[in-house]
Amino acid sequence: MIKTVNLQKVFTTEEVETTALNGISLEIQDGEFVAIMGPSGCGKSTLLNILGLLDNPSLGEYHFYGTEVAKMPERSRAQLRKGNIGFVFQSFNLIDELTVYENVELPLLYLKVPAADRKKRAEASLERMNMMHRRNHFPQQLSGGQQQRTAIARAVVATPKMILADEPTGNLDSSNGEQVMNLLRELNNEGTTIVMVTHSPHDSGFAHRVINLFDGKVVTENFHV
Ligand SMILES: Nc1ncnc2c1ncn2[C@@H]1O[C@H](COP(=O)(O)OP(=O)(O)OP(=O)(O)O)[C@@H](O)[C@H]1O
Repeated sequence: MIKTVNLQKVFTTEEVETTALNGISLEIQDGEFVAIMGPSGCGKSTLLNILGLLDNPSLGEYHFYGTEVAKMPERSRAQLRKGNIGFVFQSFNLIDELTVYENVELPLLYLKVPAADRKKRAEASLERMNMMHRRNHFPQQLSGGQQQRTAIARAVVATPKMILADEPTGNLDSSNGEQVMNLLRELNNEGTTIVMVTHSPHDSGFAHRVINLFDGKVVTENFHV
């Protein structure tokens, strides 16, 4: 389970101070599929970055599977991210210089998984995302849908507890978008917790719960039954 208490995030630049998160308290249970929605600038990506241990809050608590991480230094957060969290982004964020296979293998290299095991797991993940036939291609040689399927293969290769997705269908046509959403649903059915930022009411329909943000605050939470 992850839990935040009164999370705040203030960005300070030379001219302005922006309160991106203004007291967010929420709990996400293991195995939940949660969508985060709200207008542009309301703090969705900022919240996802903090939940994903990519950034620290300015104030408040964040309990990540029993560990208080709000003030944890980057080095320790990176350690905790590895193997626990998989990321899927709107712009795919694959490494252009690496092949499809190498992109997917990367999290296992960071985890120091032995070579034979790496190969087995990376291939299984690619197989599952129907990307084995493109394993030696580079990201720029792939369609958007194929890039996102590769990114999902990379996100799940280390069997993380949680997948964080920031507008995962934002750059895809509707048929590729549907495929990505079905893959996320399938992973969730197998027990992976999913937290997804989206503008799409269609995509949020895949979630069990929708958290609506406005001006850095939770305004409503709707449960789908
Ligand atoms: N690194 C930063 N430095 C300064 N201000 C920032 C930074 N990151 C975000 N902000 C500000 O914090 C607020 C929330 O931004 P955030 O990206 O979380 O919104 P969002 O809801 O994800 O928006 P969108 O739907 O447009 O992606 C915005 O006003 C933004 O300008």
